[in-house]
Amino acid sequence: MIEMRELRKDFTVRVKAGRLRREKRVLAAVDGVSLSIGAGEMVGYIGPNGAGKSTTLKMLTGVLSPSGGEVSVCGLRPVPQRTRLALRIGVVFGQRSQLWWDLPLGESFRLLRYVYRVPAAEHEARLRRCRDLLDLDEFMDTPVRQLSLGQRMRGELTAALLHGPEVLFLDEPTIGLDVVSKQAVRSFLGELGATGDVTLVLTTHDLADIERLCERLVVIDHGRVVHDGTIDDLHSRYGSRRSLVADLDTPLPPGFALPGATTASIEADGHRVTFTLESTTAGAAVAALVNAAPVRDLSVVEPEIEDVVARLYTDGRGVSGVP
Ligand SMILES: Nc1ncnc2c1ncn2[C@@H]1O[C@H](COP(=O)(O)OP(=O)(O)OP(=O)(O)O)[C@@H](O)[C@H]1O
Repeated sequence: MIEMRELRKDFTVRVKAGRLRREKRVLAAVDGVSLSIGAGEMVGYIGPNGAGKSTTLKMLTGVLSPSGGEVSVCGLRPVPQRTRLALRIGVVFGQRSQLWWDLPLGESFRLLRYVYRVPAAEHEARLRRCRDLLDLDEFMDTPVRQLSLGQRMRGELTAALLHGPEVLFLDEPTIGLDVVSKQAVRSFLGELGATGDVTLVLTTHDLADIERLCERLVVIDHGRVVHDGTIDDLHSRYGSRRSLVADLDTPLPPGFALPGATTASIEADGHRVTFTLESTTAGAAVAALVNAAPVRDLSVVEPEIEDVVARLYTDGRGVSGVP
């Protein structure tokens, strides 16, 4: 569905070179990205600020011409075949709107039906589904400029889907939204993805979006892919460990060691101890601890994707084994 081979985008930028002088320099915003995304996949495309995510999305949607390499979406070349591509993809860029600012939301949807020449029955069925799933009914008559960010984003998602695209590109779909709107957008996208009818590619800084929605995670940094795999792959590649947190009636004796685990922290005057499970299972660690100490409460904590990704951003450049 989406193919990128050694895709590049260079920008010529002017940088300061001395007090008054500025010189031109070439910045590789996307520096040889090769990816293949199949129909129905849900892919999270993440990376630190300036990594090249939006630039990639702009090349995939025909907004920017690549400086090198190859790209195809739905079998089309995005820039030369942009008009044909527009009928097959949907795009939601968090910062930009495809709605008519002065028109009521419902009017924008009606206009889009004519722009994309969607048969009335298809339009009506898709709109009905979006209205129900995204709770649009109460603001269909509100001018777009008066919508809150969360309401507008739900409108943007609907607008991107009314022509029945095969691929949906989302750039920061939950940025700035409150918790309730975030949940609404995520569960809507989750349902959409579960149908398998739409391929989803989304960039986000909110890793909960990724955990909730994406089976596949592509991480880029400095324009290059540094990880491509599942979230589980990411944890195992970076040695993420589960933790065992124990609340104790009395502190552990000095020098206490739990086989296969290390002691990560001791708090509350020794009444709370956190172990990192290195080479043991949670079951074995719990059994050993309950045998050895007066345990009041226990919990096993899964590794946080935030921690792994932060490590990847700060020191993981190019070490993931991605060829
Ligand atoms: N039109 C442009 N002219 C010059 N440089 C640009 C242009 N667009 C992007 N860049 C640079 O290319 C690099 C990648 O930018 P891009 O917007 O793709 O990053 P991003 O991963 O989307 O970042 P963010 O998470 O901050 O949105 C950055 O260094 C940016 O400054």
